[in-house]
Parts: sequence; structure tokens; C-alpha cells
Amino acid sequence: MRSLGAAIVFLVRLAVRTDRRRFVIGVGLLFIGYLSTPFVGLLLRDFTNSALAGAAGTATLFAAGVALLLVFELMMGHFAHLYYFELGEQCGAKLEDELLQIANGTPGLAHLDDPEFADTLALTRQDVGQTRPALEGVLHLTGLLLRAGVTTVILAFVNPWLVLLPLAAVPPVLIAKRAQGLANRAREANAERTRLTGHLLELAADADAVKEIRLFGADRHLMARQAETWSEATAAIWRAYRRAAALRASGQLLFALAYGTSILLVIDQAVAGTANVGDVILVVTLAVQISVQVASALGLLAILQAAGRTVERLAMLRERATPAPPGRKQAPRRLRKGIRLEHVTFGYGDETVLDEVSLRIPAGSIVAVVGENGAGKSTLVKLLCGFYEPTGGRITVDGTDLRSFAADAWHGGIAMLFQDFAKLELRLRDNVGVGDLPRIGDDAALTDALVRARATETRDRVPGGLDGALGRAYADGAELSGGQWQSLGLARALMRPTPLLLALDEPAAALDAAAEHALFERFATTARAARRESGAVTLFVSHRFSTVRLADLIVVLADGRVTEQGTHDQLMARNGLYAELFTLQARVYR
Ligand SMILES: Nc1ncnc2c1ncn2[C@@H]1O[C@H](COP(=O)(O)OP(=O)(O)OP(=O)(O)O)[C@@H](O)[C@H]1O
Repeated sequence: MRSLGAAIVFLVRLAVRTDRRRFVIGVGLLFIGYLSTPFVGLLLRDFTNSALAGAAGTATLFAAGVALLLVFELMMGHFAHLYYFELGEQCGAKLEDELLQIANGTPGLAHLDDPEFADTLALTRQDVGQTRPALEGVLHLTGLLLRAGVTTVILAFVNPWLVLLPLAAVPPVLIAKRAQGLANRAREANAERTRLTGHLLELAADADAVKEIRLFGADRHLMARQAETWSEATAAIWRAYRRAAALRASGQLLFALAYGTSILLVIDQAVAGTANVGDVILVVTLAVQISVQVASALGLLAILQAAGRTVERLAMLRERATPAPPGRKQAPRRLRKGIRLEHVTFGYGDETVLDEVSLRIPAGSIVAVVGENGAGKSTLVKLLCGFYEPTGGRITVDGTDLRSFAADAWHGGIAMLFQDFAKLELRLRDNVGVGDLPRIGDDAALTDALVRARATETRDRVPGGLDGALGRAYADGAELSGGQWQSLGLARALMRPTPLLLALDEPAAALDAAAEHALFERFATTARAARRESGAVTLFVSHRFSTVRLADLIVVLADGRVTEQGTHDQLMARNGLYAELFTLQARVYR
């Protein structure tokens, strides 16, 4: 019940905050409509009595009154709907906004890696689509309660015992609440399976995955797994639904008993002469109304209980979201000394990924990070970008702890190409221009970045050039190769005029050898310009040693530790892992 109350308070507050005028008018019209219904019973009673007394004129007037009242009730409901429908949609949009804030307003990425947070976020996003029905549910339920109040008063005038009839609606409501809880628990217990089912379906329909899936003949296997998981999940959920339906039916049976008893009571009164036929018609009409109301209230309660869960989830997300504290420092405009990692330790969960990493990266230097798969190279880059905070040690920029900078300020100084760069299916201008939003409309700046990223050929392939659309999301969107998408990612990174950190995580992974060489040449030119302008540090992760050897400092990571560092010549002379890997690659590519 507490979560139900919380949902009602939450939704009413949200609606009032969103549009008070619309709320008041919508509620007013709806309640007027609801309150008019019981009076239909009174008019029917008077119609019956007049007809039986042979007063045809009065009876006709009452009959017309019934018709008018019914039309009035319908009209009020219709006009009210226009107001609260729109309001419900606005409330949903507001919650969507809040969820985006929660997901993006917390600095770093650690919260998104937390499975509980990610699951709750996904579930809440689904549920937010139900905001409008939930708000409608609150309004209708309140209307029903008001109507029940008026009905009770009218019934009390016929026979005081009849006030118990609306109360007889309470047990079915409580039983329905239990039934809904049963169904909810079953859905939650099977949420993992339901998610897996959805994922397997998406995988089978995903254009990128489908090639390999077909080639390996794995489609049947995946669909069989999907069908198996789906039938397991649905069997468990349907079992719970069947039990919930049986419980609800038992509640409704209780109400039907009360309904029959009250009609017998008033018929008995009529036989004894303490009530007239009109009273019998009145009670039958009101009892029918109550039974319809009980059925609608049960449906509304189910919606509101789900809304209660959403409110709880939202509260959990709000609690976990930690916006950056205000008053943090601004990042320097120019690097003077450089970046230092002092005994940096980090892990995504319990497992340590970086272990006591200490490094000095002087301002203006070009650093290459090498190491085997899973050694922690990308993680190191993400820590330098401030997406995660070290669990031990610290990273300093010109002597200042990275944690003390405002996240936005530090990100503003980073030009980054991620290993899993984003294929932003937007107009080409937006795809590249988001790298430096103030210059998104500056064709010269965009072209310069495309030239430096060697992406002009890609631009020329896109119908409409800078304003052409990219990707499958558009009917006329240009589809690009992996390397072409990456070249746009690089152009995006190069949009920033004076970065402090230019970071490229395997920039050449999708390029051929000639393109890689040309890329590094241009990259070195950009790095030298950035070094002059802002003392920028350039850091790149690569598995290609022909490129790596050109760096000022090469860092070898193994199992999350720095095992070697120095220039190419120093590391070759050391004859360690670097020398071994370099020689191996040189021999293969000779
Ligand atoms: N978001 C994440 N959540 C949990 N574990 C992660 C996450 N990202 C990476 N890891 C784990 O951290 C370890 C280091 O990953 P990282 O991507 O830093 O390696 P890498 O050296 O860049 O590898 P590669 O050369 O294959 O790109 C791996 O064991 C990986 O499974």
C-alpha cells in the first residue's frame, strides 16, 4: 500500500509541476462527470414511481433527465480526456528527461558498468512509457472513490445497511493487490530470461551479427535457445498469472454475494411496504454501477502498483546518481609540466586491472602504450580521460589531482578516438561537428578536420556532402566501411583546436598498412602543432610496432603493470618483451 500511496503522490505532484492549469481543468471535468453518474439512479427511481402512478408527463421528464445526464457524463469524460491525455504525455517526457540526466549527469562511466544500476535504468525507461496510463489511473481511481461516496450516501437513505455494499468492494481490492504482487514477482524473477530472449532476437536480426551467425549456421541454434528461454519464462509467468486470475475471481465472487444480498434486502423492504418499486430500481442501478466500478478499480490498481515500482526504481536511481560537486577547478589552458600517474590502481569489480601503475608523461610528448590483449591499455586511457577514478593512487595534471577538475572542463581539453568509436548515424556535419560544437556550422573547420583525418574521400562518397545522412537509420543514408566510419571518428577528434590530451586507442585497427603510415604522419603533424599550442600530450595505443617506434616514450603494459618504458632504442637495448615482440613483427612483415 505504501508504494501505491507514493505513486499517487508522485504522479499528482509531477502533473501539477508539469502543467497546473491543465491538471485542474482536466480533474474538474472528470470529477463532475463521475459525480453525475449516481444521480442517474435517482432519476430512474423517480421515473419508475411516476410511471407506476400513471403520471406520463412527469415520467417523460425524468426519462429525458436520465438521457441528458448520461450524455453530460459522456461529454465531461471526453473533454477531461483531452486535457489529461496531453498532460500525461508531458509528464512522461519529463521523466524521460530526468532519466537521461541521471544516466549522463553522473561523472564517469562506473555507474553504467554496475549491472544493478544498468538493469534498473533499463526497466525504468520501459516503465516511463506507462506514465500517461498511470496518471489517468490516479485520476479515475479518485473519481471512482468520490462516486462511491455519493452512492453510499444515497443508499443509506434507502436502508442504512446498504452502506456496507461499497465497503464490500474492499476485500476484492485487497485480494487483487495480492494477485498483482504475485504476477509482478513472477515477472521480476524471470526478467533475466525475458531480457535474454530479447537479446537473442536482436542478435538474430542485427545486420552486423547476422553475417557471421548465418555463415556459422548458428541461426538455428540461437533461435532454439531463444524459443527455449522464452517458453521457460512464459510458462513461469503464465502459471503466476493463472493463480492471480483465480485469486481475483474469488474476490469478485465475494462482492457478487454482497450485491445479491443488498438486492434481496430492498425487495424484502418493498414486500413489507417500507420501500417502493422505484427504490428497488435505484438499488439495482447503483449496485450495478458499483460492480462496474469495482472491476475498473481493480484494473487501475494494477497499473498504479506498477507505477509504484517505477517510483521506487526512480528513487533508487536518483540516490545512486551523483552529480559532480560544484566549485571544482577549471582545467589549465596549457600543459606546462605534464601528466603523472602515481601508483594508480584500478579494477572494474573485484579484479585488479591496473596495479600500482606509475608513469611520467612530460608535456608535449608522444606516448605509445603497447601490451597484449586485456593488459589494461584501454582502461589506462579511460582513466586519463576521467571516465573512472583510480581506486588507489592518483593522476595529476601539472601537479593537480585530476579528481579536482570539473569533469566537463577536463573533457573539453581531450581529443579522443576510442577503440570502439561511435558510429554516429547523423548528418556528416553532425557526426564530425560534435567534436567541437561551437564550430558545427563552420564548413572550413569541418573540412580541415576531414583533410587531417584523411576522410575527404569518405565525404565525397556521401550524397549531399557535409549535409548528407549517414547509416541505415535513414532511407537515403550512406553506408560506410569500418575504416571510413573510423576516419570520421578521427576527424571528430581532430575538431578540437587546442587539446591538452590527444588520445587514440588503436586508431589504425581498421586501416591498411599504407593508410596507417599516412595516418601516423598526419597525426604526428597534429601532435606537433598541439604540442606548440598547448603543450598537449599525445597518447596512442597500438599493436603495430612500426608506428609505435616513432613515439618519444613507449610504455609496455603486462597484466596491469608497467613492465618496461623508454624510447624504442632503449627498449631494444633492454632486450625484454618489447624487443621480442618488435623483432617478431618485423620478421613477419619483412
Ligand atoms: N567495462 C568493463 N567492465 C568490466 N571489465 C572490463 C571493462 N572493460 C574492460 N574490462 C576488463 O578489463 C581488462 C582490461 O581491459 P582493456 O580493455 O583495458 O584491455 P586492453 O589492453 O585495451 O585490451 P585490447 O588490446 O584487447 O584492447 C580485461 O580483462 C577486460 O575484460
